Formats: sequence, structure tokens, C-alpha cells
Amino acid sequence: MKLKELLKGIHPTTIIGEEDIEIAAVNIDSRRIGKGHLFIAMRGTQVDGHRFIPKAIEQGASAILCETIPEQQKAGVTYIVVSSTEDAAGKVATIFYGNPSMRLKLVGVTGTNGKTTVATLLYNMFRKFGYKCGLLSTVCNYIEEEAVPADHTTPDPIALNQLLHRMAESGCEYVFMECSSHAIAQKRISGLHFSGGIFTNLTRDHLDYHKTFDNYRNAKKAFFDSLPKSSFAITNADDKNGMYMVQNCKATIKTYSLRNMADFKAKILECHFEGMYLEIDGREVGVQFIGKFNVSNLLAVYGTAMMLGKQPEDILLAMSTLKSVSGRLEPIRSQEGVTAVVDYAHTPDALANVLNAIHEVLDGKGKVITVCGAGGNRDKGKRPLMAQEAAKQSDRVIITSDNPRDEDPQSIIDDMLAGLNMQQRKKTLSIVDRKEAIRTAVMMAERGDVILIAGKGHETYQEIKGVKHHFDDKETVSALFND
Ligand SMILES: CC(=O)N[C@H]1[C@@H](OP(=O)(O)OP(=O)(O)OC[C@H]2O[C@@H](n3ccc(=O)[nH]c3=O)[C@H](O)[C@@H]2O)O[C@H](CO)[C@@H](O)[C@@H]1O[C@H](C)C(=O)N[C@@H](C)C(=O)N[C@H](CCC(=O)O)C(=O)O
Ligand SMILES: Nc1ncnc2c1ncn2[C@@H]1O[C@H](COP(=O)(O)OP(=O)(O)OP(=O)(O)O)[C@@H](O)[C@H]1O
Ligand SMILES: N[C@H](CCC[C@H](N)C(=O)O)C(=O)O
Ligand SMILES: [Mg+2]
Repeated sequence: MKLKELLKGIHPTTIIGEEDIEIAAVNIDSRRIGKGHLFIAMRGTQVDGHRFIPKAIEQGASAILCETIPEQQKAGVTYIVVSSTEDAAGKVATIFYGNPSMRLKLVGVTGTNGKTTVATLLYNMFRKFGYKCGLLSTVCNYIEEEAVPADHTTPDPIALNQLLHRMAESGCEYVFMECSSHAIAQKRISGLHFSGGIFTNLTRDHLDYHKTFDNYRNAKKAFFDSLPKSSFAITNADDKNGMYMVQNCKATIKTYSLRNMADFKAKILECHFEGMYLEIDGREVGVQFIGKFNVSNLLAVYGTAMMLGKQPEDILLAMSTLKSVSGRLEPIRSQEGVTAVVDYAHTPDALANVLNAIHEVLDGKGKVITVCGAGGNRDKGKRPLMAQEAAKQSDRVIITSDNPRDEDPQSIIDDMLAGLNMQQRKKTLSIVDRKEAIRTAVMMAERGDVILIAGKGHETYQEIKGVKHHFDDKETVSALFND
């Protein structure tokens, strides 16, 4: 594609050099630059991409998109200056990949918890309706049936547009994607055309990155502020920030709720370990999920399908066949009658909700032993709160390692333990080795008890000092059950 075509979506303040040149690829990472590429220099959290302009040119870049022009310019290279390369990257990538989001119906999901669940259930539901679909999620990306491993919840703008392009080329009609707060703040989704947006909920997370809760909340809100008039926004009226999110939103706004007046409403009629009976908009449906929060997730799915023009009967029929997403409240039973529940709860709110869901079903007929940790290089403030939530609703707690990343595992555990009072400390153990922690929980558990193994869900690794070692909570507990 010609450089001048790419520049149509952005507003350069300066252009030095030839615009009528062919661009073979666009990239934000100098390490991936090849001959005839456009290198976009971004100011990151670790380094300033402008530093790598000489390296990019050395590797064959024929054009540079930047915020400040290097003092030494190379003849034959075109320099384009914009006020924000972060914003321009997505727009340029979108044009380069043929505006894929205009060729499909793209629905974005944001919120602290529930994004993967809602996006994945929509993908599964719309495939059941017979459509070709795409999914961009924490667990895995899908182009129809083809799995493309995910290393981010929301990919970088180049990878994102490349994936959307492949989805459009494969004939996908609907794409459901998670929009993380990092991605919104870093404008990874800039230039995309959304048909709809969904808000799940907002509680504490990622304050290491956003610094204040207000910044975090406004990052999520920016997604709704940017939705076009032609799209829809579905928000959770039970969340205290539900209406705030859509305050300045131009889209058609719809609400869902278990408690308040709303466009889409649900009630729990019955609840077992196998699932729940719900009433959704006056119709009954049996679903294979437990937990009130999953009713909210299912309502978001229902509302979205309605806004995409599906009939209530068809939606509920498909909904009744949906199964839980990998590593989200996934039960594994031992022959001795102990149930392990593997769940991705990695925030205080998620832990409280998951334990609530377990108690709703357990109904006092067994003990709850919780094994959990907290991630290293992430929000430290959530650690004591996570331990507190675990202790509040568990008979025994084993604090262990999650992904320590570059931090000392014991000091993360200490941060968690600091959240407990004397009473809570008495029922709490700490074991750094996650496998040993799970083994101890299995040894403690008796018939009828539930072991909640929280924090890592679908993850098949444990990241310690930059190295990802194989680790799988489901595999570990299943092996221990069969020992
Ligand atoms: C904190 C954070 O979000 N960082 C993301 C950010 O990187 P950064 O700003 O730190 O980049 P940097 O390392 O400072 O580099 C700046 C620029 O120089 C470039 N560079 C760098 C080195 C070099 O040799 N050459 C070069 O060109 C880089 O490509 C980049 O464009 O932009 C990168 C490209 O989009 C991301 O890969 C990176 O994700 C890091 C690895 C990460 O761990 N992110 C997590 C926190 C994250 O994004 N999580 C959310 C999920 C949260 C949730 O689900 O709740 C997600 O969406 O996955
Ligand atoms: N609607 C919800 N409200 C509160 N907690 C939820 C909700 N849905 C799921 N959870 C809890 O949060 C955990 C993560 O769920 P899910 O993976 O769907 O969220 P996510 O928003 O995609 O998370 P991430 O930010 O890591 O991408 C689940 O394992 C469950 O414990
Ligand atoms: N998307 C979240 C996932 C956290 C999962 C947990 N296992 C951890 O490593 O902290 C994050 O990157 O903060
Ligand atoms: Mg997710």
C-alpha cells in the first residue's frame, strides 16, 4: 500500500520526504522491522520507541511515523510527524489491513471481571446460530475454528488489525473482543469501528498502572465515549458505575439488571452445582452455570444478542447449551467426594463472588478450603484485600504463589497476610510452592468439601523471573485426586 494512502486517516503536522512510496508492512517494534516497512515510534512505559528509529532504518524501514523528528535524518527515508503516535498507530494499522472492523460486526466487552466469559459465550452462541465468528480473548483468539494463541487480553494495534483482517478474509460476520483498560488507555483499539460495547462491572484492579481508581474508571469510560451513534452500548445497571460509563455515550443505550428496572432483566429461580434455573425477560431457561455474577454475564450476552437482532426464544435455547469457559468456576470431582473448583478470580471482588457462588450451592453442607495467591509486578494494593476476601468466606485458606514474575514470592505472600486479623490468621497457612499448597488442600479436604483454587484459571504456566514454567491448576489437582 502507498504511504500517502496510509496517511489519510491521520493528521500529520510535518512530512519530510516522498509520500508516493510503497509500504510493505507497518510495525511498532523495531525488532520486527524489515525492508520497506513503516516504523511507528511510540513512547512506552519502559522505553521511548524514538530511540529505535536508527535501528529500524538499519533494518530497512523506508518511513518513520514519530512525534519528534530525529536530528539526523537519513536520505531516502520519509519522516511523518503526528501529535500522538499512540493514537495514530491503530488508525494506520486499520487502513493498512483494509479497515477490517468495517467489514464485520465488532462487539467489545470491557469491565474488571467477566470480559472473557461474556466475549467467549457470545462467540459460542453466534457459532451455534450458524455464523462464522472471531474471538479475541485472554484465553485464546479464534478465527472461526483456528486457534491463535493470545499473549494479551487485547493485542497490540498491529496484531489486532492483522487478526481482524484474517477474520474478515475468512468470512467472519461477528467478532467479539475483550477491551482491557490497558488497551483502551494505550489506544490499541484506536481506529476500530465497533457495532456495540458491553460493560460488565468495575472494582479495584491494575492500580499499579492507572495509579488512581478514577483513572482506571475513566479508561473504561473512554471506550463508551468513543462508540459511534450507529452502535449500541449495554451496561450493568447493578454496578454503581454502570450509568457513569455511558454518561457521554452517543450509542443506543440499554441496561441489564438482576435488581433494578432495566431493559433486560433476570431472576434466579433455582440453583445447583450443575447449574441454575433463571427467568430472563419473563421466560424460563436452565443454564449450566452457577453464581449470581454469571447471571449478570448471561444477561449481557442476552442483551447483546437481542441488539444484534436475534429472537428471545432462539437466544435462550442456545444459552441453555452453553458451558463454562475454561478455568472459570470449573469443577473437578475426586472419587472421595471432594470438589475442586478452578477459577480465574484474581481481584478481591472476583474472589468474594466466586466464594459466594460456592456457598450458594454448598448451602452449609461442607467446608471451603481456598488456595490463592496474587500476581507479581501487578497492583500491590489488592493483595491484602484478596486475602481478606478469601478468609471471610473460607474455613481454611492456603496463601501461595500465583505468577511471582520478578518479585520475591514470599514478599507477595507477606503482603497478602498483612490483610488478615488474628482470627483469620489462625485458619491460614502459607506455602510458597503452588503444587504443595494444592496438595495440602487435597489432604485437608473431606467428603463434601470444596477446594477453591483461584487466580490462574486456564493458565498453563507459572511465570517466575521471566521464565514461564509449565503449571496447570486443573492438571495438578486432577493428578493429586488420582494419586
Ligand atoms: C504496561 C503495558 O501495558 N505495556 C504494554 C505496552 O508496552 P510498553 O509501553 O511498556 O512498551 P515499551 O517496552 O516501553 O516500548 C515502547 C515502544 O518501543 C518499542 N521497542 C521496544 C524495544 C525495542 O528494541 N524496539 C522497539 O521498537 C516497543 O515495541 C514499543 O512500541 O505496549 C506493548 C504493545 O502493545 C504491550 O505488549 C505491553 O504489554 C506488557 C507486556 C504487559 O504486560 N501488559 C499487560 C499489563 C497488559 O496489557 N494487560 C492487559 C490485560 C489486563 C486485564 O486483562 O485485566 C492486556 O490487554 O493484556
Ligand atoms: N460478572 C462478573 N462479576 C464479578 N466477577 C466475575 C464476573 N464474571 C467472572 N467473574 C470472576 O472473575 C474471574 C475472571 O473472569 P473473566 O476471565 O471472565 O474476566 P476478565 O474480565 O476477562 O478478566 P481479565 O481482566 O483477566 O481479562 C472469573 O474466574 C470469576 O471469578
Ligand atoms: N490480566 C490479568 C491477569 C492476572 C492473572 C493472575 N494469574 C496474575 O498473574 O496476576 C493481569 O495481567 O493482571
Ligand atoms: Mg479476560
